[in-house]
Amino acid sequence: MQTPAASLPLKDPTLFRQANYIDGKWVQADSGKTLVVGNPATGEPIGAVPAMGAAETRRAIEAADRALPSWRAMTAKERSVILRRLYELMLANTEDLAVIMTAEQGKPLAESRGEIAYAASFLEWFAEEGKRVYGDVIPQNLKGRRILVLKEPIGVFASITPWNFPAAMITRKTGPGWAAGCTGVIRPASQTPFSALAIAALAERAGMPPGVCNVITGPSGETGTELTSNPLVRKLTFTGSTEVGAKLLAMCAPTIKKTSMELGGNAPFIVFDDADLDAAVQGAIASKYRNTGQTCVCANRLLVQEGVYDAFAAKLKVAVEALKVGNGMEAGVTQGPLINAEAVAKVEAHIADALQRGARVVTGGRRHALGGNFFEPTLLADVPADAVIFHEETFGPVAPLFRFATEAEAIRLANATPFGLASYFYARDIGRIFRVAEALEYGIIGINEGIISTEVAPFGGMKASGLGREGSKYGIDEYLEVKYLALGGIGT
Ligand SMILES: NC(=O)C1=CN([C@@H]2O[C@H](COP(=O)(O)OP(=O)(O)OC[C@H]3O[C@@H](n4cnc5c(N)ncnc54)[C@H](OP(=O)(O)O)[C@@H]3O)[C@@H](O)[C@H]2O)C=CC1
Ligand SMILES: O=C(O)CCCC(=O)O
Repeated sequence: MQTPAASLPLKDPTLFRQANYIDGKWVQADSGKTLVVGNPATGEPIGAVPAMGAAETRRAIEAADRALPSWRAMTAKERSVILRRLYELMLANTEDLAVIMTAEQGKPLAESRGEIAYAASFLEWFAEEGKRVYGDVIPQNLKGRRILVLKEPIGVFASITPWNFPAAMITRKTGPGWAAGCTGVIRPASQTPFSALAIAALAERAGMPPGVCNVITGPSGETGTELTSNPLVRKLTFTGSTEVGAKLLAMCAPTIKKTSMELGGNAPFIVFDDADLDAAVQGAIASKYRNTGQTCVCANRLLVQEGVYDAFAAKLKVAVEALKVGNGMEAGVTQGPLINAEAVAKVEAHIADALQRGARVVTGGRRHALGGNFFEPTLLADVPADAVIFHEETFGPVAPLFRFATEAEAIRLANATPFGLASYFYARDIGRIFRVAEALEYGIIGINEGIISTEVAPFGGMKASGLGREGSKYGIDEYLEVKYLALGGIGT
């Protein structure tokens, strides 16, 4: 396929790569086969990427393994300089990276720009954290002995990421990995490979040595099997569905890889009687409709106390109706398309099920007049707790309201799910804030806050939402091994 970069308004068309990056070289699949990538807003193809198989994946892993000794031998400060350069290059190229992201993912340009800044922030953060990988000296347990603890890079990591955050999920994994002294193979989602390839092009410019950053694309079966079974890979880091995460965990078991799993959620968003309702509406819009509802931390169930239920529903209706649906490239659009037809069908099925069980549509509820993958921002009221939408992540622009009477009931409903990623509640009573925060079985709790994502705080879930934490001072531990030295013969 011809490079259609001319159809994307890029200042630097060389950021749009229809090739993979292995061992410092831009390459095609051995078979010459490619995967076409479409624009979810228009259905038009925007380009094609190599359909790599097991052999090329193995080559990428071996390149990472060869690059490992010299990368890990660099000082943290030397690695930090390169990460910092990549951070600056991402910011300097924000506009082009945002256009590429909106073309392949569909989110509004303003959100894409925000994601590029968010993605770059992980490189900046871990460029610094890499310098603070401290060891320990433990008081001796025997005379004449000393006990030291070293932290060392785990080795080659493999990263498998989803389509909903095509840049930030890459850097949230590679930032700490590279900073810790690891080298890696990045395998982005098939729907959104171009953002990852653009980051690789910038990593090359930033002076990343060959083999430290490798990006491969291709069918998940072949690439995934090699990444999870190759013994040279010591760490798998994944973001995506719980179903695939569980599969990958099992596939990593025979070679005992360390894993980080950032999986599905089913976030409750609780509004108590004492909440600031305007703030709660603002938070609900930010949390629920970010990326057209396609994030694992999006509010999935809005639990509203009976005293404020009608007032909250009325205010939220006004805010939902102010959202503007359209092609993310157009100014003023706040809601892009869903990623594909299956996503639209899932949203429709969740709404139909809720209505059939007695819920009512407050606003929206149908495919958008624009057609394709566009859906109306939707608000449902009086949804019963036996509805499918209560139990499954919708991953779409539907806010279902559930009514509750007491704090205990809210906590029980909120925790009645196998998932435990993000949760939110709005309240002002300080005693309630502590009681509820302590009772919620979630890795992330937004209290009077609808947006919780930041590079400085630990992101991750409990229960079926995954293993490990990303970002923050904790994120780098996922790429480190702890080594204990028992040093005898000291004398005293
Ligand atoms: N926690 C989160 O952030 C996310 C949660 N989800 C949830 O999952 C649902 C489905 O979304 P979907 O994109 O299909 O998520 P998946 O979990 O299927 O995909 C995530 C990543 O895993 C890859 N993958 C899929 N199957 C395998 C496999 N067998 N071996 C190796 N890699 C694999 C995908 O590749 P490929 O692109 O080639 O399929 C993609 O790169 C959503 O509706 C949502 O509920 C989805 C995305 C993110
Ligand atoms: O939805 C996801 O895949 C997680 C990323 C969301 C975020 O970092 O806010």
